[in-house]
Amino acid sequence: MDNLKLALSSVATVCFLLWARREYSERKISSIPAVGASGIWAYYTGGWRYLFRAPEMVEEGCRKYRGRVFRVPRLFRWDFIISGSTLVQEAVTAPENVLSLAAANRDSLQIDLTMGPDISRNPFHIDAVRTKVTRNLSRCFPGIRDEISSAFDELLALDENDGKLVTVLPLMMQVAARTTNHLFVGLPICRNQDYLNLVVQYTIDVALRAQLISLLPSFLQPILGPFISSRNQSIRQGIKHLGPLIEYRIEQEKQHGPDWPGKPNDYISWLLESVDVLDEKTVSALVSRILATNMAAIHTTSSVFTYALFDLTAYPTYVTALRQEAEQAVEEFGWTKTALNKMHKIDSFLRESQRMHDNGPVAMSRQVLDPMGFKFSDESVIPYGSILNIASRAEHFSPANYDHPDVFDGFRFSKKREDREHTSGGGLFNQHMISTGVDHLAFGHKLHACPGRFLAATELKAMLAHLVVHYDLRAEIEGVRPPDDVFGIVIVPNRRGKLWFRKRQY
Ligand code: HEM
Repeated sequence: MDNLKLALSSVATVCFLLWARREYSERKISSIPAVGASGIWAYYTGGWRYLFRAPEMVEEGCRKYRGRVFRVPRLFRWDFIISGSTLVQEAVTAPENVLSLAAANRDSLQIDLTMGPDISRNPFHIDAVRTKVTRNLSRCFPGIRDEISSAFDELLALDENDGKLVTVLPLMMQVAARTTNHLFVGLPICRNQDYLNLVVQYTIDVALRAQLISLLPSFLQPILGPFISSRNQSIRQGIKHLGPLIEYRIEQEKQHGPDWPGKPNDYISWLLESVDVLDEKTVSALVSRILATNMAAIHTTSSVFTYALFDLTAYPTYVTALRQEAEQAVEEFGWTKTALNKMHKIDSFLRESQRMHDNGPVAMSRQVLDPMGFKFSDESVIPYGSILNIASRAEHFSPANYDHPDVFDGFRFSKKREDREHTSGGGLFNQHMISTGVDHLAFGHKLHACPGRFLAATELKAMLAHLVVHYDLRAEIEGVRPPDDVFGIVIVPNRRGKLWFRKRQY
């Protein structure tokens, strides 16, 4: 009987302590308004609702609390969301040791288990993208252009006159994977179907398996996580394709020094130049970085391009102007990076499509690492350890940022650039596809702005110019844009959406 009493009082004490802790943390955030939940079971009822109705709940929060912080329930915690240029600017300029992108990714993608702890501990692959990839774009452009041209040619496999109805997203995934890997690992591997399947599937494996691991209690994650993660298998497959090539490069470097004669100009070489820890100069470490960079590059680029083609076929009147612009630039400069720089309308069309279509209503997650929490200028404090998101869509559709924000205006940004050129004789540099701002967050902004955006913009512009010059496109059903696919907070272009492709007839 005494034992039973002891057990009951222990349980009661634990419950009380948990309740007190919850009350204490709830009190600290009570001044921050909550959306879609109230009462003692708020986490659970609201959390389930958020799983299925996240876009509506974020929209409701942005409507009611624009320019402020609000919170949304997840199953076991609150997440915080901000909108409005002042708070966005404060978040994107906060240092990494205060608001951390790496920690947020470690949490949401279970990076240590799914991709390996070194990816966030020593991100030299990001430096290689930021510096070497960007600097080499002009020099490597002929390869990018060839790959785009042959990828469309082979994958569409069109007769001279007949059209074909094609599912767009999987096609664009292949084109983006081939083009990006032409730069990363070169021919012939960038056309090897088994390798392409690996780099496309890697992102899906990491994201899905991270979700499964997150469902486990935290003490079980390091024990069972390695069995759920497919990391070792992916690395093994990557080594099968890239191992001999990377070994050869490392050997050449050992024998002849870092600038050995005939050294290829590709991402493998740039990674070897950027690696600063000797332990990481190994085949498996480099394969892991190549997979991680593919993960950042392929699904993003193919989604943006699929959205853009759905826009082009929904508003076909843009085709003539885009075609003329591309032909004129190519006639003058050939298929070069210089020609792409002249394609302001194509640049603007893609930027507008990015403004209106995204991968969800929030982006740019950060975890608060300052033990004191993160304090905004309006005095709201987000507690240590919590996750902060930016309501990027609210900024893209805010009348404070754009005239008629709900209207697709493909030349919105090129018109501004041209107006400026006419009036002041100088260009307007914040309206380019690669320009980021608190009003345009498709590539993030400030500290962690996407370092791959220069490559992405080069590929996307070259792909769009190539398609309008060489193909006729039309919607499957005239005037109907395939609706987006929504998975909780994540939105992707319709995976079954089809378009008609035909070789250009006149
Ligand atoms: C249209 C295609 C792309 C889009 C829309 C996109 C978008 C983004 C966004 C929104 C971020 C996060 C910014 C933040 O949280 O503050 C990001 C980060 C990143 N992106 Fe991209 N990206 C694209 C293509 C690429 C490509 C092609 C590469 C690589 C070659 C790349 C590499 C990265 C890396 C390494 C980061 C992390 C940066 C950091 O941790 O500081 N991205 N990207």
